[in-house]
Amino acid sequence: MSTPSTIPDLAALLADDFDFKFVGEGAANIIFEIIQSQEPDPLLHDKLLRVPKARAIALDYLHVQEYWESSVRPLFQDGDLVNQVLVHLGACSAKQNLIISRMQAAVSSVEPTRRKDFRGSTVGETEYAMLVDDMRAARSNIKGGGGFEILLEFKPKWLTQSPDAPANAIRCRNCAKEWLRYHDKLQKKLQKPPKLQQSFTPDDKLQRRQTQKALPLPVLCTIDLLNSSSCIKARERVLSRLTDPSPTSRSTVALTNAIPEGSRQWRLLSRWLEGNSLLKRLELAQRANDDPEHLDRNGRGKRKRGGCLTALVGQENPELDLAMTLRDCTCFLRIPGPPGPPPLERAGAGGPAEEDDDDDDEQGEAAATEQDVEEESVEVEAKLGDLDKKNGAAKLATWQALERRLIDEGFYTKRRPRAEWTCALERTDEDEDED
Ligand SMILES: O=P(O)(O)O[C@@H]1[C@@H](OP(=O)(O)O)[C@H](OP(=O)(O)O)[C@H](O)[C@H](OP(=O)(O)O)[C@H]1OP(=O)(O)O
Ligand SMILES: Nc1ncnc2c1ncn2[C@@H]1O[C@H](COP(=O)(O)OP(=O)(O)OP(=O)(O)O)[C@@H](O)[C@H]1O
Repeated sequence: MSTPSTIPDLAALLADDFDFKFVGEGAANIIFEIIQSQEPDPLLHDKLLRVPKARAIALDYLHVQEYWESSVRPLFQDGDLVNQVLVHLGACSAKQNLIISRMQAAVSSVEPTRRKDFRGSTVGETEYAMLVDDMRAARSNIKGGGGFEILLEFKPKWLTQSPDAPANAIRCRNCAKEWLRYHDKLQKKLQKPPKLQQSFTPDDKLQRRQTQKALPLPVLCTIDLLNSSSCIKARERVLSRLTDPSPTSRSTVALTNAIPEGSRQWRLLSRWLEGNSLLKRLELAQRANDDPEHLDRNGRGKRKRGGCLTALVGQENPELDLAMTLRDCTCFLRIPGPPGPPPLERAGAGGPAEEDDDDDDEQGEAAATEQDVEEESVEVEAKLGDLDKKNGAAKLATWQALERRLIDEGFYTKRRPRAEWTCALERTDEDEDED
């Protein structure tokens, strides 16, 4: 367990010519690559630096790390999680001040490209930062055959239904939330006050239709995700969603490169969806914490319905906080590239080459048959990250208000004419082909 006295000092690990490159951000944290001209200290090797944003609601990193080590890590197997260790930032020495100002400069340099609702947010005044395994796609991957990896990230949220959902729900918690988000966006675009009761019979149907078409529908049904191991149709739906590179306004699914249907990387992903046990472990952990008293260690037992709506504001709700923590994580998948030397080296270009435009790649693809994939020991590398303790005391009222809206405004239960997607719960057995 990290104690403040054993936590290394980042300033001492960095060479004098250090700098930072912005890698990504979420609502609560910013992630940087550490740039140095010389060989990094072994502690920094293949690591990214994660720092909290200035945001009152987040818990401090010492607390977050202690929780991750004591409550989250024991639920998983070795290799399941993106490893994280704390480093000391402090704010006393000139070098420590330089660290903060260079991070901030790296953020400012990408300001116009940041997600709209994240613009203006800054690095927090924090004593600690985190070193996390760098999950970005490697330029080439020797173990996987030398080709370009693809990084795919998605949030495996709510793998089982919310305990607060109505018994007649036709949507899982994830699809219900996505529909609410879609509904709110549509209302905003139409510049009308949100009135769900009227939203299916609008006065101006044409305007509504056009606006609907313009909105992206990036729905990953997480029940389908879990069913991907046993149901081909569910797997196909998930594959089509995960491999769609079309830009979305949110980061629920992100892909470094397109994955063409039937390509070797597509087949590797399909094989991972079918055979992985990571999502099952995550689902069990999410579910067990909905009602720990009534479930045994394998998640079996009588289930009492008790989600955030039965939790009391002002009281400790440790199981709910853990369940919510386990629902808001990111799954990183590193998918090995096609066999052979990286296309860049053959083309002599300076940036990642598009697989589709490369004749050699097409030949490589043709040579890599389904059987090749089966026989190779090439594996998708999958890890869960961003398992930060939720500040339940500060968030419970928001969770409850959201759950109430989902229930009261019919997002779980109301049928949608001409629905652009259907949730796994809405489909009948006849719709599906079990393996
Ligand atoms: O409320 P949700 O289900 O939309 O989840 C929030 C996430 O939205 P998402 O649906 O993943 O785009 C949201 O993600 P984004 O900001 O949308 O990237 C946060 O992760 C938020 O957690 P926190 O406020 O940082 O502790 C998440 O809030 P929690 O509900 O996990 O507290
Ligand atoms: N270990 C990693 N390797 C590669 N990229 C990463 C890593 N960790 C984070 N990122 C990138 O940075 C983004 C934001 O990171 P992270 O999920 O930790 O932020 P957050 O504020 O906790 O997010 P949220 O809004 O979901 O709470 C990720 O979506 C991902 O693109």
